[in-house]
Amino acid sequence: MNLQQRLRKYLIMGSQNCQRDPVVILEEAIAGGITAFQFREKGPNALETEEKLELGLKLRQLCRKHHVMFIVNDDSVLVEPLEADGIHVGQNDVDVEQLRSTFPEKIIGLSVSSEAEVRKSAIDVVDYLGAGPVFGTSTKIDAKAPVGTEWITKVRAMYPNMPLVGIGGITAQNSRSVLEAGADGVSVISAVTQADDVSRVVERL
Ligand SMILES: Cc1ncc(COP(=O)(O)OP(=O)(O)O)c(N)n1
Ligand SMILES: Cc1nc(C(=O)O)sc1CCOP(=O)(O)O
Ligand SMILES: [Mg+2]
Repeated sequence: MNLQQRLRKYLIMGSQNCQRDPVVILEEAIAGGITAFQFREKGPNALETEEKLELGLKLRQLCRKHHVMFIVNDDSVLVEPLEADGIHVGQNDVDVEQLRSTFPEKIIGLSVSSEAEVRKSAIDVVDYLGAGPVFGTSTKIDAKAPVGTEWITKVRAMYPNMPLVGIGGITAQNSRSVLEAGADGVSVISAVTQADDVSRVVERL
């Protein structure tokens, strides 16, 4: 599987997104067919330090067992202990050129929400882009205004061969429009973590 294929169904999650055991939710999502997972333990009620590492290790182990790509959000210190396949950062996180020199072999993902952000980013050192928020989201407190599927189409036109995922407010009902706009995959938090039937929602994405 190449990176485009591995990004097709990308679950992002931390314990703060779950009303049930995150390990069980990840198991169900893997059964439904996720191809990538991002450990994003962040925001109100998120675990810290040892507890964060402990949960990360459990989720990492599950991903390894099922050959699901495992990415860490923001926290470069966790990349080695969790033996992550890579790291995802945004515009206000660690600089991607610095990350590339620290992790020459890891997958690096970068968020882009506007042309200005694209212009100031070292796109050539990253492996994939996360574009959004495509739709309105209440999961990320500091999310920017929705950019619509038009932004996916624009990024695809700028970078025809760059692996690209949409993020923000994506559900089983609207995921097709994100893919049709040019994304290789969809990244989803609440539509999966809050679902009554997690594996069924993942199947439908
Ligand atoms: C796949 C993907 N795309 C975008 C983001 C958002 O990253 P960022 O802007 O750094 O915001 P936080 O997730 O750190 O709050 C992402 N995590 N994953
Ligand atoms: C983590 C994150 N990043 C975003 C961005 O636009 O960069 S939107 C977002 C939250 C996505 O959660 P949900 O699938 O529940 O809307
Ligand atoms: Mg970030």
